[in-house]
Amino acid sequence: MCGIVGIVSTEPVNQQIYDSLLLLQHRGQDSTGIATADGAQFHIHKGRGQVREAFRTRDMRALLGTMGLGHVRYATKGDAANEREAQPFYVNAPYGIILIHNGNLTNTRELADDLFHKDRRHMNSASDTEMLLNVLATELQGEVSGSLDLDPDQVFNAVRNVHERVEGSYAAIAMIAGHGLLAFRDPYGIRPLVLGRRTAGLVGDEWIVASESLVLENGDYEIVREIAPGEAVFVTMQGEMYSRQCAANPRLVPCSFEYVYLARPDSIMNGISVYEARLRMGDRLADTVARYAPLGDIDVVMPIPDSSRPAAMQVARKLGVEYREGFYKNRYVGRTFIMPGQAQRKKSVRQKLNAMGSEFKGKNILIVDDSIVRGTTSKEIVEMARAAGANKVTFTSAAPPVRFPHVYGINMPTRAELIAHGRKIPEIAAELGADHMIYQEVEDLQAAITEGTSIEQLDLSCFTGEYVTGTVTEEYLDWVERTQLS
Ligand SMILES: O=P(O)(O)OC[C@H]1O[C@H](OP(=O)(O)OP(=O)(O)O)[C@H](O)[C@@H]1O
Ligand SMILES: NC(=O)CC[C@H](N)C(=O)O
Ligand SMILES: [Mg+2]
Repeated sequence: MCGIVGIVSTEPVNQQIYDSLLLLQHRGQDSTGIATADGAQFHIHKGRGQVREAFRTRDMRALLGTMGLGHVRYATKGDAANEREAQPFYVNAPYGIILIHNGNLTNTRELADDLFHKDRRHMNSASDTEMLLNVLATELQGEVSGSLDLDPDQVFNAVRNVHERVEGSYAAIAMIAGHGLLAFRDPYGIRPLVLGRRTAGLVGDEWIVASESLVLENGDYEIVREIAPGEAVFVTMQGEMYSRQCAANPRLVPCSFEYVYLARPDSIMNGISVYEARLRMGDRLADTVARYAPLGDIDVVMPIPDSSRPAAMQVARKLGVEYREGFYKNRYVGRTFIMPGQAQRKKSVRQKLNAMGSEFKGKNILIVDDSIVRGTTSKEIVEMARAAGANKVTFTSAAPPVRFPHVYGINMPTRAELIAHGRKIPEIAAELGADHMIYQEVEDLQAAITEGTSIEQLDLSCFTGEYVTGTVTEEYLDWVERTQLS
């Protein structure tokens, strides 16, 4: 997923970008970077780890200028630990472009070939973002050759061509040196991007684009709208905003996993409150639990902090069972699912969560998590609950079984690592050591997210195996399994 933000202001933007990245930290912990534009001069600083680790005061001081962008990375392509793949990426022609990206491209084999053989461009990393930037640069070069001026229409034509060449998911923000800030979203709007404005007295408007609305709210920006699927927005350095639909057949198919786990609950995404969607997931899960005959008595409902809390609260309320917090969370350990490497994830679950004996002894516990992916968390949790003296442990998930790879910006690329792949639900329960196992139904998840909106389709590929972009074939998934991150 990754978190992205871009700002065109009338004042220095370094601190605002930094603060925005802190608010987006839950979207990526591998590395981070900020770039600013001081006139036509770019300044960049990137570093490994979280925002607080990567920027020192002197790095911040060097980030001069009134236009800028920032990124927190959760790697889906290339190497999470490789600083060369930290974003933003830079190319020096045309004009000088710096780009950040949330998403994952699915035709990188073809792109690598075309960029090398046709466009004569050199990729210096395994990052798909470097490819996206180079496709944009090539297309912009084609539009502007012969003139030094840059017209927003030329930028939009270049984005239209990017849509033709690139497949997969991308919400991207780019700065074009001396000209302005460009933001665009793939034709299905799989990954989020929201536009905001703040009126800066007599000096004009300030503009912001970010992955999540909470960043706008926090900076006192008015939410203008979501950038539409396939749309591009260009804001000049003087604060004039232009926009155009650049895709031939745009259609909103947002990623359901944002609502399940990725996004912060206080964000509103595609007009849907993430928190309320999670409450509705809890409501519907409670109905499924109530239908499950062999369950018997439940003494307490318990969340696995943090992300499952809203759903667990609703499950308890609807079932009329007491809600208790039996797991204490160490706030100094980050999100475990988005850490690179299984060994680190496993170790961190133990460091992060601890069971409080008094809440478990002799009780029948219904545990709610937002999702079960590799089973790293749930396996440890069941063990902890048993060790703390629980009688029966029922494990429930507010999302359906994750049985297929997610290829649009969440790192779950191989089928073998998914605990639900090729297993029936009782087999998963046995694998986790739980007495019972209950999952949300796919239709219920879809309804919980889209209720009250006009959204007709969601990307539910990791639950259904149906991919909205054409290039995701069996052959592609096999290739991803052989070559990607674990
Ligand atoms: O089955 P798994 O592979 O373990 O993945 C699923 C778990 O990972 C996430 O928690 P995480 O600790 O990342 O973040 P949270 O604190 O927001 O719940 C998610 O909320 C589940 O608990
Ligand atoms: N999660 C993301 O959005 C990742 C962006 C990009 N694919 C990378 O690996 O850096
Ligand atoms: Mg969790």
